[in-house]
Amino acid sequence: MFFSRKAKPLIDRVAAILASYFSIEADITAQWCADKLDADQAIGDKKADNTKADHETPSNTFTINLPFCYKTQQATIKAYVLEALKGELTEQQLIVSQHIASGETKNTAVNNIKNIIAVASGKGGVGKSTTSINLAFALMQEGASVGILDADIYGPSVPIMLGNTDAHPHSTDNKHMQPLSAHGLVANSIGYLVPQEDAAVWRGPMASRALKQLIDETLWPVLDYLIVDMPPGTGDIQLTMAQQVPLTAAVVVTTPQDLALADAQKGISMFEKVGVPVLGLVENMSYYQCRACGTKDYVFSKDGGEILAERHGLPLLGQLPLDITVREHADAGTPLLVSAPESPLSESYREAARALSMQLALTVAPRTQQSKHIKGDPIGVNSKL
Ligand SMILES: Nc1ncnc2c1ncn2[C@@H]1O[C@H](COP(=O)(O)OP(=O)(O)OP(=O)(O)O)[C@@H](O)[C@H]1O
Repeated sequence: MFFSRKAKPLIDRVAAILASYFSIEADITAQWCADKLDADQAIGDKKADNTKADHETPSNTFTINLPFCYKTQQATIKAYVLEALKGELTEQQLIVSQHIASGETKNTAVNNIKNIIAVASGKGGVGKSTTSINLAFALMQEGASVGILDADIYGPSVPIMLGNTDAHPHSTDNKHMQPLSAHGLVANSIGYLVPQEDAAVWRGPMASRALKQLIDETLWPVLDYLIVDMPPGTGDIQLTMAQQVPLTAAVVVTTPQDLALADAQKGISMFEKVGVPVLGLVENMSYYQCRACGTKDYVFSKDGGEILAERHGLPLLGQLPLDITVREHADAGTPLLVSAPESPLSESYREAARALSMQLALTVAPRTQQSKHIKGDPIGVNSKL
């Protein structure tokens, strides 16, 4: 009965310590704390999701169960809490773990996929696909199971960035596809299925139907996050896709330039219109840092993403530099975060991924509806369109 008398106050104190660490409300952080001797009090909305972790926890321990992915920071969080508790818990007694819950969706959710996140941009060429793939790997490195769906029907670039352009998904029943896997990331793309020239001439309904098939007919493993690299723009096609896919949330990528920001604003409005919460903005190509002297040049203007985010009351999830290595890794099909995980650039993506994951956990309600796999028509994207 190690904690029996102190359990409540300890939970409250750890919650307050976490609140100060993350700079957020204490009453939310209280939900993340559980004392093994009082495991049923894993308080709040995430209770059901926490149950598994609680049962696996050894006795006489105190568990912090984060509802977002923060794996690379767990040791730091643990040290921070232990230090703040001034010896009240030993290192062995404090466990920091994470369990990502399924977020609510407007449309019936897809079985196996806890959260589908659209990465969109109002304007082409701002680095949406590059950001999507790097965020996907960053989320993985933060401990999440992640897939990527290349919905950029008119310019699928996921196969290039993963270095597997000649690969094709297999099917054993001619109805469902096994997604491809590259460096642990599961992926599917129209680029694996049809020659680009074919997809490039599809009209809106064909494109959105193809996307729906890719979601419904891919045998996704259990995923915490499926990142959907959307086609650029905010036209009818994007709107239909945003409505058809059971999206949990969206992220909008922009450069700091006025022109891109005006389009990013349209992107935010589009998701608002279809009731998909926007988690925040990612500003790409924020600056160029000279390798020789370290000077930062704001090639595409400065602070644009921050101003737009403020205007919409959204967080700026990340600011990524214009850097030749980002482009080189994308072109070579050697993902940056896999090839150079320790680089400051990779850390910038992980920082954005942590912010994204945390924002989703804090702002999107946990799923209450039963998820159902909606089986579409058999595969045959080409012949049917
Ligand atoms: N931060 C960056 N630093 C350097 N190059 C970048 C960066 N982000 C993207 N790029 C490069 O810019 C080009 C466009 O990027 P990407 O294809 O990701 O943009 P997109 O918004 O998805 O484009 P599209 O509108 O065609 O879908 C690519 O050559 C990519 O390698």
